[in-house]
Amino acid sequence: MAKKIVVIPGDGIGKEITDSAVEVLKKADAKFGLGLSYDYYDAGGTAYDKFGTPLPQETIDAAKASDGVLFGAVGGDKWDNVEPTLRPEKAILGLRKHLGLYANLRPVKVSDTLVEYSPLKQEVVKGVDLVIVRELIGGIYFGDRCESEQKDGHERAWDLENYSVPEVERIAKLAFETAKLRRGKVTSVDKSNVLATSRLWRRTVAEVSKGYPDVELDNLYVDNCAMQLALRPTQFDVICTGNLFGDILSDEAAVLGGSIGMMPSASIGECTSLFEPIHGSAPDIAGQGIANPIGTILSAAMLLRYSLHEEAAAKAIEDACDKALADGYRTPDLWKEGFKKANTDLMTEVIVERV
Ligand SMILES: NC(=O)c1ccc[n+]([C@@H]2O[C@H](COP(=O)([O-])OP(=O)(O)OC[C@H]3O[C@@H](n4cnc5c(N)ncnc54)[C@H](O)[C@@H]3O)[C@@H](O)[C@H]2O)c1
Ligand SMILES: CC(C)[C@H](C(=O)O)[C@@H](O)C(=O)O
Ligand SMILES: [Mg+2]
Repeated sequence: MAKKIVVIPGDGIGKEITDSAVEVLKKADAKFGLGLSYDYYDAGGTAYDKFGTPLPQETIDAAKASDGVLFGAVGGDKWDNVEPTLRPEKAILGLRKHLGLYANLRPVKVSDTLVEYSPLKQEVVKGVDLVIVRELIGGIYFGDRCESEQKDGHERAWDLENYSVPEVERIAKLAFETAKLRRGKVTSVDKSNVLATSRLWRRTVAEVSKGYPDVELDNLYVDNCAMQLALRPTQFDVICTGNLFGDILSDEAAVLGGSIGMMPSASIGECTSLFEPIHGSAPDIAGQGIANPIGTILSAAMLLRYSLHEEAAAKAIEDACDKALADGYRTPDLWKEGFKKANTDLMTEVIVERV
């Protein structure tokens, strides 16, 4: 029976990068006999323009019924003045919530080929291999908020951060399980010197850690963690943190590998999982055919590994990306003198050839 992949390109560079990843999946399918089928659905600003909503019900239903979702990116200046509940970003937030995707795994691995692209010193980034386990459907992203109210003669707005013990327990367990399969260290990141939610977070993670005596637990405040990521990133194995801190720290960590265009992610939870690069719709380069497709291609590899248990095909795709880079191909975000210039199509082609 065909394995149904729902592809949601979204906005901006979303179509360019998902087209590229599907090309690579098709090659892996031809080689490994995966039996994949692809159904395309709208979300984001594109869906808002067509249907008046960024997340049509049929997109949610199809995602739920699929074997895995490949998501591009949503958003763009065009929709900046849309009513807040209808913003394109609501599409990805809604999908995460509807699918119960409580955990977002964001691996950051700096291959030797790319060490020199980091703006940091080579000795700082060499060997970086960490994964951020970000809580994805709680915290300040999903708390009550007020866009505007009058108080004491002034306009104000507010967003409420909240976490419950079960919400922290399930993400902490996943972080410890992930660390068990890696180098056995979890760094829990919070702001417990200030925030009540962070104190509950730290207490709960410490309780969960008792079930994992072989995994080391370290706690860091988020401001220090941001600095340590730039100072000594090789100290990290698994970083476990809340929704907002995870969002910010993962864009920072992306710099270690030279470009955010390289970074994949897997969002997992109660039913179907969703796979997307960590970057956005990159309106500044959209439509030019120059986006780095590797973050999305590596997300597709994660889909094969986690949702379809096709390890050999996933590994072949990851190796093909490494090989294309080792052979000197670079999209503009990574290009410098002496390397082969590749646009999105050429990068896709050389990766497809190497699968
Ligand atoms: N999951 C998502 O759909 C998602 C994630 C992040 C941001 N967004 C949305 O995307 C829009 C743009 O946000 P932003 O500009 O802050 O962040 P962004 O990640 O889209 O872009 C930041 C910078 O990185 C570059 N970049 C990103 N992806 C790249 C790639 N694949 N190849 C080469 N360069 C790449 C961009 O050109 C830009 O200079 C906003 O509407 C934002 O809300 C969506
Ligand atoms: C688009 C936005 C809602 C999203 C987030 O903040 O989670 C993005 O920045 C990400 O990292 O996936
Ligand atoms: Mg982000």
